[in-house]
Amino acid sequence: MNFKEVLLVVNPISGQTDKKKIISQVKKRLEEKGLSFHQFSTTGENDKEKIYEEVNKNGIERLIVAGGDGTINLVAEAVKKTDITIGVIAAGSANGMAKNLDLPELMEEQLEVALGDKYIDLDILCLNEIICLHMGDLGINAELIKNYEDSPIRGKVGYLIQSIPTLIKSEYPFNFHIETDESTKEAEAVLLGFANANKYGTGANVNPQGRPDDGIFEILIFKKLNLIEILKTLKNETNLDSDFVEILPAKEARVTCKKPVAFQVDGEYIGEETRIDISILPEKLRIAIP
Ligand SMILES: Nc1ncnc2c1ncn2[C@@H]1O[C@H](COP(=O)(O)OP(=O)(O)OP(=O)(O)O)[C@@H](O)[C@H]1O
Repeated sequence: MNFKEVLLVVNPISGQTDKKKIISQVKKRLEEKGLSFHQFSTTGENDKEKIYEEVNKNGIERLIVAGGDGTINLVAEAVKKTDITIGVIAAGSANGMAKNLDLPELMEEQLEVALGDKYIDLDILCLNEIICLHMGDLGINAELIKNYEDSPIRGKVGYLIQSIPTLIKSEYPFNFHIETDESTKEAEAVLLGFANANKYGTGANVNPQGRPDDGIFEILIFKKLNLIEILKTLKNETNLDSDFVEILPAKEARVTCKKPVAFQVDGEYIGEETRIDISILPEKLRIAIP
């Protein structure tokens, strides 16, 4: 093990897991391994700057983040210019990043991965200046996330309850103009995805060929709502019908639409947009994997 100073960043309000238990278990495990324990709880205000300060003040060499995708993105912003390895303890409501890293289910096992030697250097997508680590999109999924965020019911049930009103209210399909470093295209879609990784937080594998560390992202043009194909993504099948989804790999792109369309990044609703500029940052994020 080539590190000693470990910082645990905890989001006290994410998901429904018991954060006190996570803190005490991480502390105990670090003591057993003779590692130094530092802890920071996010407040929802200036967390990025505060995490950056903690890292520098304590000479942090490994960072464990216990929270949802929003908390992982905060940490990524704070340490993206360093080579500190980040380990993830899935403690959000959707945990899309944990799904993409194929982390084990048990917290104790996630902790061993977080303290282990295996890692990838993850690409960092930038969508209109916002960091995206696994999946952003325009269209019906972002509308669903907005409706979910506005409703009081959390977790998977909350998403399920919002799916019907979202489908009824949505004005899909949407028309997009897509320009990549390779091609230009007009597309009609229910959902236009920007994928750094394979899966949504539901586990749906919508981008089976994508790799999160290859310097390329994929634009996913979902042409229609096809239940059978959606079920295939949920079962991790890789032979998706090209009438359902068309995939454009790119290193840089710009998407425009005449009418504003709902936009989300890594599960967080951003707003309605008519233009998205997509690039890959020169920095990578070192992240522990099983
Ligand atoms: N102490 C706090 N009080 C209120 N909000 C907080 C606090 N700490 C962090 N936040 C906010 O929590 C959000 C991030 O939550 P996160 O995405 O990690 O959890 P989640 O929404 O439960 O999970 P997921 O994204 O996996 O569905 C950010 O918007 C951040 O500003």
